[in-house]
Order: sequence, then C-alpha cells, then structure tokens
Amino acid sequence: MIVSQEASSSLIEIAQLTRQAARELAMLSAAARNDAIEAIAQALESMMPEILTANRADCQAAEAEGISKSLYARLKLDETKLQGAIAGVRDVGSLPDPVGKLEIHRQLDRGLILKRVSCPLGVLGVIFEARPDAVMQISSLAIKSGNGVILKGGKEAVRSCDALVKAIRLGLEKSDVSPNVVQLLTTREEISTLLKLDEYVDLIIPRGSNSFVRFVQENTRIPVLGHADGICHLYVDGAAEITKAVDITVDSKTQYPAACNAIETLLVHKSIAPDFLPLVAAALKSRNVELRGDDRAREIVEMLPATETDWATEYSDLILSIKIVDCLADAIAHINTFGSRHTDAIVTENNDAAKLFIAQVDAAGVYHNCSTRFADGYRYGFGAEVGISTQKMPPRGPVGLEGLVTYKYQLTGDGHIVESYSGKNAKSFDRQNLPLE
Ligand SMILES: NC(=O)C1=CN([C@@H]2O[C@H](COP(=O)(O)OP(=O)(O)OC[C@H]3O[C@@H](n4cnc5c(N)ncnc54)[C@H](OP(=O)(O)O)[C@@H]3O)[C@@H](O)[C@H]2O)C=CC1
Ligand SMILES: N[C@@H](CCC(=O)OP(=O)(O)O)C(=O)O
Repeated sequence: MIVSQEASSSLIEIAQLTRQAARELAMLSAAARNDAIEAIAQALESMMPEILTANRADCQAAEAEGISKSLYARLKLDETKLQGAIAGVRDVGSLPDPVGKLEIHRQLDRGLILKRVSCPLGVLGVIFEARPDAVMQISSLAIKSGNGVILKGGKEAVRSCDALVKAIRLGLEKSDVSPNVVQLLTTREEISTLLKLDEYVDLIIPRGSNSFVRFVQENTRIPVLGHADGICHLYVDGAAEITKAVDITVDSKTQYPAACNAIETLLVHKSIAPDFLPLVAAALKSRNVELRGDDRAREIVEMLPATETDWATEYSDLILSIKIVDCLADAIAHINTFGSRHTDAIVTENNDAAKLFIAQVDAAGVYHNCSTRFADGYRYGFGAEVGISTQKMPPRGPVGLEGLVTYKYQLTGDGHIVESYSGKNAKSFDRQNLPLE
C-alpha cells in the first residue's frame, strides 16, 4: 500500500506526540490516571447523543452494504450498550493500579537491594474490528496502565470510533493527562505506516483474522500480540448431562454469534448423540441456527452436509457444524487440529474425562461444563480487555491490565562490585527476600 510522504510525515508526528504524552502519563500518580478515566466517563455521558447518532449512521451504511445480522449486532452501539460500556470505563478506573507494583524485593547482600517494579509499555498500536465498545475498553485500560494508544477500528465503525475518541479526548482535556495519549487512525494505509514506526510504538495488538495477524507480524519489527481467529469447539462427552449440554451449546453459539468466543463446531460422542442431537438441534433451529453435519450426525437429525472446510471455518454467524466422534481422544485430536487455540469446552459429568480434556487441549481457554462465551476480560474480573490473545506466549486469553505493563529491575548498592563475589575468597550472597509492600 502506497502512503504519500505527507501522510507518512503526519503519522510520524502523531506517533511522536503520543510517545511524548505517554512519557508524561507514565510519571503521573494513580489518582491522576483514575481522575482522567472518570473525566472520560463523564465526557462520554455528555456526548451520548453525538455518539449514538454517529453509530446509527454507521449501522445504516453497514446495512446498505449488506452486513450480516451478527456483525451488525457487534457494530451496533445503542444507549444500553453505551451506558454499559461507560460503566465498564469506571470499572477499569476502580481496578488496582498495575503500575509501580513491587514484584521482587530481595537483599542480595548487605546494602545490595534488588527490586522488580512494574511499569508501562509506552505506546500501544491497537487495530481492531468494527466493535465500537472496544474503543472505550482499550482506551481506559491504556490510560490506567500508563500507556499511550493509537487506535484503528473496523471501517464499518469509522463514525462511531471518531465520535468516541472525540469524547475521550474532550474528557482528557479536563484532566492532567494529555489528550494526545489517545489517537485514532482510520485507514489501512495508515496501518502500513504505523507498522514501520518501531521508534515510537512499543506493542502492536492486531485483533482480527489469522491472515491479518500474520500480515502484521510479517510487516513490522514492533512486538506483536496477536488476537486472532476464534474457531472454538464444544465437545459433548458420553457422560454429559443432556439438559446442561443443550443449554451450554445454545449459549455458546447464539448468545453473541459474531464474538470470537462463540463456538463454530459441536463435537458429540457417539454414545450420547441419539438422545442429545435431536434436542439440541431443535433448540438451535428455533433460534435460526443453520446446522451442518457429518454423515453420522445427519443420520440422526436432518441438516446440511458439512465438508472438511467447515471444520476450519469461523462463521461468526448463526451457523454450526456438527461432528460425531468415537471417543474423547478423537475430540481432542480434532480440536488440536482445527482449533485456533482460543477457547474450547467439554460438557461431561466424568471428572477424569474433563481433566484429560483440560490437560490435552491446547487453547487459551479450556472449559468444563460452561459456555465458551465466558472468555472475556470483564467476565474474568479484569474490568475490561484489550482483546483475546490466541498466541501461546503470555499474555494469553483475555488481556487486561497485566498484559499492558512490563517491569524494570532496580539494583541499589553502596559501591558493590562483582569481583568481591568471585574467586577463592568470594563473598557469598544472602539473597534474603524482603516484604513486597
Ligand atoms: N481474539 C480476539 O480478541 C478477536 C478476534 N477477532 C477475529 O478476527 C476475525 C475477523 O474479524 P473481522 O471482524 O472480520 O475483522 P477483520 O480481520 O476484517 O479486521 C479487523 C481489523 O483489521 C483491519 N485489517 C484487516 N486486514 C487488514 C490488512 N490487510 N491491512 C490493514 N488492516 C487490516 C480491519 O480494517 P478494515 O476494517 O479496513 O478491514 C479491521 O480494522 C474473526 O476470526 C474474529 O474471531 C476479532 C476480534 C477480536
Ligand atoms: N470478549 C468479547 C469477545 C472478544 C471480541 O471482541 O470478539 P469480537 O466480537 O469478534 O470482536 C465478548 O465476549 O464479547
């Protein structure tokens, strides 16, 4: 993607402003950061009419473009959702301060004290899908953790993101935090330039498809925290309690079909299939879910045929593929082959089977007898989330404040040198742990 020199220069200026503002933010007290978050909440409340108008325009444009119902539900920011998101901003403000946490405090020797203290990363670049409520979650988490953030949302939400960031910056103007800590980009061309700004940006968080995350990883030297596909599974074991299994299946598929933590494939043990499948199929069809099954599933319930492609597809919609398996091992093998290491669940009353599933399924979230829709920073008690990391290296799963800070080792001596601890007359370390508060 070609970006004009002028556009590139202005983006570098934006990144420079953000870095400077982030450095100032990192020096502020927790109280000042919390006050800024409250100021943001108040500004969002005062600008609700403008935000709702902008979102209606986005929704109308998206409908004209033929957006699917489930992606429309994710794009829509009505008054209830907006009020909930503003409450979520305040929730972040009330979380414990992630900055300046004393994680190691050790006397290596008399007068030689080691500390490990948490500190902000610096400037975050977060590219996310057409989900306007993410703007408020990510911005509040960034400020709470002392970071600047350069945002870019999905094109369908461009008006909503613009109105939200305007409100956030208006709120910051009434605080000790510079409005420059929150910036908004709107085009893919700008992203291509942003990926080159490793001098100013400390972490890129792409929330999107595997191909998009890979595109980012291949086009930047900036560390990347990938929040990719959600090909999530629910396995109904032969020892499952059927009513529980039906309820969990319906919630995991239909509570928020566009969410990356909604299930895309249902695996069913052959022993329970004749009793379970008719019940769950009726429940799903009554909620307009299109079912696609393998041959054995289709012998029990009438549905469309599933193909090999279906096992690797994230529908992000009211579509569910169904496969019957002979045993737990086959279910685990299927998940570890076709899954995206996001969130996978088992329904069973056999605790040994559950333990084996939890131990052997390689995913950020491995659940027993509950809906995959619980994979969420707010629901985990993190206040909010920057997204759901599907990489193996931590932070993995829903990423809250702990994923947005790093740390420094601080060593204070009084003329100590290593030579004293070397050779035949070496002094010994005492390495006594000291209180962490
Ligand atoms: N793990 C998580 O937390 C999340 C995972 N996802 C996953 O992302 C997938 C797709 O979601 P979807 O809504 O389609 O989001 P997309 O992957 O289409 O887009 C996400 C963001 O990335 C941008 N983008 C995509 N491709 C490029 C590119 N080549 N260059 C620059 N920017 C790009 C989009 O910009 P533009 O709007 O211009 O296309 C958008 O801002 C799903 O699998 C979903 O599960 C989604 C959200 C969160
Ligand atoms: N944690 C979120 C899902 C993560 C997310 O943002 O996914 P998506 O709806 O694909 O943008 C939720 O449970 O709504």
